[in-house]
Amino acid sequence: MVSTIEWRDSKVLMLDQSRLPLEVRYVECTDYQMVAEGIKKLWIRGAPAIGIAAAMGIALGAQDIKAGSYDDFIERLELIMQTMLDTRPTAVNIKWAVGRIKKLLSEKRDESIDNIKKILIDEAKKILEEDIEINKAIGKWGAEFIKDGDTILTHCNAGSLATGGYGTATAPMLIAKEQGKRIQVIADETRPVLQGARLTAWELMQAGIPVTLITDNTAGALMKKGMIDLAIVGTDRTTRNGDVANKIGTYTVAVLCKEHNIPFYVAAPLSSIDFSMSSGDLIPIEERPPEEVTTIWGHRIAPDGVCVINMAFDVTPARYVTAFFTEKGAFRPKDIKKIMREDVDIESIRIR
Ligand SMILES: CSC[C@H]1O[C@H](OP(=O)(O)O)[C@H](O)[C@@H]1O
Repeated sequence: MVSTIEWRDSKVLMLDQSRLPLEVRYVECTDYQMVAEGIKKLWIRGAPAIGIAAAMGIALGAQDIKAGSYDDFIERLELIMQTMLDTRPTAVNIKWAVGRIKKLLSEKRDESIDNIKKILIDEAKKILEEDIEINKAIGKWGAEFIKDGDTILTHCNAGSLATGGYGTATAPMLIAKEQGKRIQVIADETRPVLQGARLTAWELMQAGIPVTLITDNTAGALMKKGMIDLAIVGTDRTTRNGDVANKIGTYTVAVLCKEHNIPFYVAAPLSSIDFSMSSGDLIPIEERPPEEVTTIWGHRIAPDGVCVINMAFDVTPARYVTAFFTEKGAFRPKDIKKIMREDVDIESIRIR
């Protein structure tokens, strides 16, 4: 499996996912503006992955700051942080990464500027390394809900390429396979930019997991035929009441699952849960360029000048979610708000 992103020779190396699966090409980001461009243009995408990219972009930008004092340094660094926050509004992971870095910096007021610059690099690398371990934990908990012989529907790409590695929605699939369970995956192509067709199918084939690609509007018919046993998707931002912002079309899958009594699971690292937000109605939904809908890789497929709605995400209400797979375990939507509380016995709300 290729790496999504890494810090190499004082630069940020990111796989250009917009060209996959036809071309494996890396972009060497030499400044934070290039990292921000990569997030906006979906060279790197996926909630955890863009959180990692933001942390690396902030560390990269920090190296060029010439500041006479800690306060001066922080003031200049905050402009870089805002650039990262302004790239894509829906995934909470960039806000999460910025918050983590700000907390770290608040504890380093007595460090030299040069040391702080090194600390930022180390923290960005740490966020990447931790992400992979978090995903493996999600996989362990989620695999308990997968039986031998199951067919799993997934939407968009919440795989290794959407993270630092291993994926969130794909992690339970990978672990289930390692456990010897004979599973197969049905992957929605996921219009408009086809993360399912281009990325999920590519990843799962490399992982040796049988995968069948379908158009998004095929999922309901397969459910009606009894061909889907469960669905697992990722999340860009889950609010504390259990509402889920995820790739456009996820809400459709969730409603269809409810109609057909098919379990609908959301793989949600804590970095993608916004405990400060009470409801999914408050999540900003990214609108992307109309060309993503009217063209495919530069080939026009719709009349010039046609009106377009291109919402990159939708929000699935908590009532459609069977359970969340997090690194702390599997939980029902009603218990999401409790998982960070120290007065709650986590075992009492975990489901198996
Ligand atoms: C593991 S989060 C992946 C999440 O991000 C995707 O959106 P995008 O490709 O636009 O970044 C999609 O919502 C996935 O579920």
